[in-house]
Amino acid sequence: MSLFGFGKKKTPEAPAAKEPEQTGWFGKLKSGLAKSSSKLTQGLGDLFTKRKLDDEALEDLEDLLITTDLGVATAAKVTRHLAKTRFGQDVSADEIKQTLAEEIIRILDPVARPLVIDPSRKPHVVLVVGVNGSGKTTTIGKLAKQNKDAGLSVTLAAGDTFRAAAVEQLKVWGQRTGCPVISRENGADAAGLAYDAITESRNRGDDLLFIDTAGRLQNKADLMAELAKIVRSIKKCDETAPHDVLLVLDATTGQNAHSQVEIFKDMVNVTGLVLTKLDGTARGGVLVALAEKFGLPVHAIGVGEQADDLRPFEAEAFAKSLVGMDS
Ligand SMILES: Nc1nc2c(ncn2[C@@H]2O[C@H](COP(=O)(O)OP(=O)(O)OP(=O)(O)O)[C@@H](O)[C@H]2O)c(=O)[nH]1
Repeated sequence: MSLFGFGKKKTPEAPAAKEPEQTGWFGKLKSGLAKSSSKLTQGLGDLFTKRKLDDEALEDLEDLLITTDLGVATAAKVTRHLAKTRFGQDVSADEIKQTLAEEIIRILDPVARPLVIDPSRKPHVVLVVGVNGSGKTTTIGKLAKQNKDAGLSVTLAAGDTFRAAAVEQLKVWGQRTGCPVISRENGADAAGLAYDAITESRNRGDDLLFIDTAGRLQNKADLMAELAKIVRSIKKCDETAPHDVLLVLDATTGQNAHSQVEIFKDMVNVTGLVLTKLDGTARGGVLVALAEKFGLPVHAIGVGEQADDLRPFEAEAFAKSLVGMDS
């Protein structure tokens, strides 16, 4: 099996008696998003069993879509489109799913952009921000593994100098992936660490450096000052860096993710998003609402804790999984 689990297709002769377990990334994505899609599928099934698309049905549909965190704008667009094309006709839940998936793909296509590492930068510096527990360290570990496996030399910097456990966790990923980890004693200056990390990484001729950060939102002013200081310090070493600033968001927080984007955008120049824990939530629709509202690139999504559970974000696969369609 390849690293990303592609290529495990079921043969045409496979017995159809039992629902075959879907394999590969699409299967994983689909089962990861099962909580989100089953909420929607069940709701659509309840609404559209032999029902004409009248005003009341459209209103019910719009309400249902809003409860799945897709966002008011998306909900309105889908219902408007259906009102224009199918008003007064019988519609099935599957037809609604199809329209919904098409609308979601239209919204997500422009933001689905993989993280591109520029090999001419030595190192390409990726600063990773987000509130505590959103999945920053795990995401760094997963991205480190994938890039290391692709042949790049990768270093990790433990910029959350306040939490010993966070540093330890990054070290575990370092051991697991064979990537050096740069860390300092508890409470050390994170900006100083970032500076040293770039210097060390550059001296080694690394391709890629990930810098983890603390995400204590309890004191926004302190966090803002710390992140600004880290960025200033990085720029002293390399004025073109950081080349990417990834904001990691925990999808289980639902609508709260909107305010996190706003807060972090005020603090640093966020260049892209990673949505984690889509496997643990019925609120996966929030990604669509975020895309519509902010238009920030979505680089990757996480549907589990293993290295392979983080993948480049693809609009079509996500949309179909979210609405519970087959590939
Ligand atoms: N189910 C699931 N769990 C995840 C995913 N991504 C991260 N986690 C888990 O979420 C928890 C928090 O992740 P961390 O990577 O420690 O988050 P962090 O933002 O670095 O948090 P701090 O270290 O507190 O700053 C860990 O138990 C991870 O294993 C995901 O995509 N799915």
